[in-house]
Amino acid sequence: MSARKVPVTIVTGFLGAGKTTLVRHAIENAEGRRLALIVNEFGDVGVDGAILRSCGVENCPEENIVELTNGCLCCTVADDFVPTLEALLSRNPPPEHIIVETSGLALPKPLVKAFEWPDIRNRVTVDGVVTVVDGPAVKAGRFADDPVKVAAQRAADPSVDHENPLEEVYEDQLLCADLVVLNKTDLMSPEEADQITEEIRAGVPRAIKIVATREGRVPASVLLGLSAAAENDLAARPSHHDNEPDHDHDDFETFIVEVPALASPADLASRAKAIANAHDVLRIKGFAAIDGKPMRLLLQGVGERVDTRYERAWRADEPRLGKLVVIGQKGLDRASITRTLTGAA
Ligand SMILES: Nc1nc2c(ncn2[C@@H]2O[C@H](COP(=O)(O)OP(=O)(O)OP(=O)(O)O)[C@@H](O)[C@H]2O)c(=O)[nH]1
Repeated sequence: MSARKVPVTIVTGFLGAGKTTLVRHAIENAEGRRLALIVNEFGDVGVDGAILRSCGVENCPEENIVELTNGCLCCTVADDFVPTLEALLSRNPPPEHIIVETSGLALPKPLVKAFEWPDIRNRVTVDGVVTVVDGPAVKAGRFADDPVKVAAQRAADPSVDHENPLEEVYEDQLLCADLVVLNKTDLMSPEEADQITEEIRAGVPRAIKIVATREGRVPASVLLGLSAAAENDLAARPSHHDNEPDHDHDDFETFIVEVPALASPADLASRAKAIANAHDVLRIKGFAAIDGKPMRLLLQGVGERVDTRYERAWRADEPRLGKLVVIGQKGLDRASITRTLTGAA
């Protein structure tokens, strides 16, 4: 008789929607489940891994948290994801539940498809795809075309391709979901949250659960145990890329800026805000050193919203050099962004 399959929850959602915040809440409130995490993000700065490891929860020890930084999971399934999953399953004792946090640009469907692979399909099942939605970003129209701009572009050049890459990623993530978490309700009115909920419901062609919350506060009993077996249900999860054998992320780019010690957290935050105002940057995050401070500063920027907080002391063997990941649509002025962040003339 085959052993019970280990359930895997895939947490997806656009850049900065609150995936890591939700996963952290889940491991801190896992009600005794032995968990493992696979965390995928851009660049080897390791922000998400650091936030999750610092939970120090007994049921999710550091060795059960694996970071994959070598590209988007949906493109590196065979090379990185499946071997990592197999390694976690061979732990003694094996995890009771695995959570996979994708990068913000990942398309969930190719990842769910990986669970059809013969090597793993008898041992794991996709318990559910959880899509975290950045409510204020939806409210601000970040994923929708600006009709005036599109009309102007069409008038100037009728052959222009109007596919909106942000909208495509956002929709693909919603169309694959078993549970949608409408996050950041503190930055929306209840009426706005209701309206976005209705829009999401209208855009997804099957019944899914939608919960509105802040800081990813979804009870483990809701998040884990959806029993969706999503890998058997791929046809019900349409994608913009269904007719393409391969997809790429050519519409986006990401790079890392090394930042020398700065004068104050406010100095760094104002540089990051200046970049958000002047460039089409979707996400900036990473660590920085502040003159005379023994602690490492964490910077989180989502659009124009920038937060900083001290995270932990620099280790003795660590160079006190800041590293920030910058992500945006293709065409970023890297030189100008780097100058603003580093303070170089
Ligand atoms: N105001 C507010 N901020 C939030 C909420 N949830 C998360 N954040 C903040 O939003 C920022 C991004 O949160 P993350 O959890 O790192 O988002 P993510 O989806 O994991 O980001 P990526 O992995 O880079 O795509 C952080 O500064 C969080 O503290 C919320 O409900 N309200």
